[in-house]
Amino acid sequence: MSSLLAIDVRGLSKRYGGRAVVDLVDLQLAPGRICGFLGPNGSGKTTTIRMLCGLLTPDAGEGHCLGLDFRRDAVAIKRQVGYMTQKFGLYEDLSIRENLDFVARLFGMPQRQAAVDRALERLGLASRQKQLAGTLSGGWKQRLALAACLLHEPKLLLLDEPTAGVDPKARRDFWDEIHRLAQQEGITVLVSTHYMDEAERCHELVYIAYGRILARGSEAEIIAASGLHVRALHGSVDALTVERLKQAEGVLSVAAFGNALHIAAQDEVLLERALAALPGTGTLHIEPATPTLEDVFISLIARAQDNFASAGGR
Ligand SMILES: Nc1ncnc2c1ncn2[C@@H]1O[C@H](COP(=O)(O)OP(=O)(O)OP(=O)(O)O)[C@@H](O)[C@H]1O
Repeated sequence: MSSLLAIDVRGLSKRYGGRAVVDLVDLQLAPGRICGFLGPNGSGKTTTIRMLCGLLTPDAGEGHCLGLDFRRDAVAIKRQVGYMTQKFGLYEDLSIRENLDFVARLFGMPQRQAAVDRALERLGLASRQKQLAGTLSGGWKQRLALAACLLHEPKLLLLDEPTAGVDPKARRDFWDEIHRLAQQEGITVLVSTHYMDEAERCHELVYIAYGRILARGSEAEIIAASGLHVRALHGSVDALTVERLKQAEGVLSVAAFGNALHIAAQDEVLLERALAALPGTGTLHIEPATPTLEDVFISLIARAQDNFASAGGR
């Protein structure tokens, strides 16, 4: 039976050289939603995305993408998916319009000119259509890459680190565009990113490490479910003390946030014990802090590393 969800897959798995790089991943995403896909380098995000859009054959898994069986109907799914990689290929010596026209030709699109016009209009590129792609800034190149992804009017966008290396203003504009596409056109978006400010702009998040999903939900849900206790420490702390704190029993992460250090732990008693053992506590100001997404993700990966090491890898 097909699903009302845009993405509804279970047990997605892929192994390379005997190593599970995507391990029994379940993903569900409703139409028109924006889901941030986060995780450390090499955690399996790209592999998952490539399996979803039919570019890579999974070893296991079943389910639906856009109501189609994601294994059996991979070709039909590809026609309705826009996939944008971090290293999008543009022809630098072709203009914006020529680049889009080239992509439209490549896909044998009917009414090519109208499709290119619409893509130019949709992403505010019409006034620059004659400009050579090679002369565009990173932000405009990325906008052009997104326009190319949208040429065939996809219902689902799979964006793999689309804003890597792009300045904050251009990233913000890009995200405004993503929200417009989701809100006004009902396009569903799965987007991988390493930026926490981008994670905060998603409707929901999935956090993956070692090929396994460790957390999912809205930002607030993930923070609440983490059960993490965080203290903000203000004052002068030397590098050796920071190192000792990191090694203290129960402490999952120690990270600088502006002028404060955030120390996170699952067990509040162990956290207090580690802080009480600090030298010169009289000169330090320590107060409870609300965990940030970054606190939660760093702590999740610390715990996953311990589990992975004790299981001897996979
Ligand atoms: N074709 C391949 N052959 C062997 N190993 C691979 C192949 N493709 C990916 N891997 C490995 O699978 C793991 C997951 O890679 P993947 O690119 O999916 O991670 P990622 O989460 O997208 O990482 P990043 O954030 O760095 O882009 C990595 O250890 C990678 O080296």
